[in-house]
Amino acid sequence: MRLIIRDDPTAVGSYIANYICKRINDFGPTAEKPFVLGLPTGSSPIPTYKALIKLVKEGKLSFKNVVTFNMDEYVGLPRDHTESYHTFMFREFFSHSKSPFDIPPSQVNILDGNAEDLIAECNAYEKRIKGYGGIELFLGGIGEDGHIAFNEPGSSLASRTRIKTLAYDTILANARFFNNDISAVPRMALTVGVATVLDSREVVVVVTGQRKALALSKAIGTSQPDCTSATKADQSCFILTEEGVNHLWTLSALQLHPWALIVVDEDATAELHVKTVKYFKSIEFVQDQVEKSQRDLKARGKITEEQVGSME
Ligand SMILES: N[C@@H]1[C@@H](O)[C@H](O)[C@@H](COP(=O)(O)O)O[C@@H]1O
Repeated sequence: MRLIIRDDPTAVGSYIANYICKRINDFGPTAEKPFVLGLPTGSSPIPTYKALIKLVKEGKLSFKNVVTFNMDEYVGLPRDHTESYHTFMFREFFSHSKSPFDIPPSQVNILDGNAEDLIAECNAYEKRIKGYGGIELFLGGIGEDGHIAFNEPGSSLASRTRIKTLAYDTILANARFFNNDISAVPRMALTVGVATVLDSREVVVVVTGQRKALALSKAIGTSQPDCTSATKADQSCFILTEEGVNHLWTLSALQLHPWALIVVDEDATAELHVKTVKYFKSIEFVQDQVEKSQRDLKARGKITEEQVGSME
């Protein structure tokens, strides 16, 4: 798992948008082989959506051959309600990427929280994802209790798309979108499962703000004192320890994924030890050096484009 730290939510959004843009363009999607992208709602991904819209408008990115699957949707909230995730996605994203880079609505998949048979709706969603050959990149957000999509604490790490009762903390947290009227927040949602997310070839998660700091530390872990060893006596006396994978912090399941990236702002790192933050920053520093040297080698004709990819 990699952790990328940026100064603020805008810089996080810009990093993720450029990352997704590169992935889609490198993939070279066609009508026959579209890029399948998982998407979240919430306030955290809004800067990413803004940055993606900008890239589309600048002609650097097209969603013409991208198929999207959203993470979740409330149960029983009318589709055209201002706070339904359908409305959110079109308001914050899909309606902005106008023609000629428009995403055809037939390529947008969002769970129907008003379906007559909710279980059948969830099963069909999983089937549709499989029908496209799986999700290439799942962009996710998290709740303050560390839930990914609506996989509340205690969710099975083997869970798939299903109906989920919301935790009271989530209802409280989301009341801000319903004029702070707790009674107006739906009690249930349809959500992709933890295993649905883990099945994706790549997972990128956005975590911003101090209120997510504890959840981030539970998923990533912190550095711990370890002065027991004599050989370490003159060193910093700290080792990096990840907290284990734990269904009470479902984001931590990303530790099981071979290609996971969490992009956070400085505020979200508040519960991490300085050493942990420095460690992840040093990894990014080394990675930047590797990429720079690859670009130099390529510019000097020493390696080919394919070799650059294979060295990533
Ligand atoms: N089900 C959604 C999650 O998918 C989202 O990640 C979370 C975070 O919202 P925000 O980014 O507004 O904190 O909100 C809801 O709980």
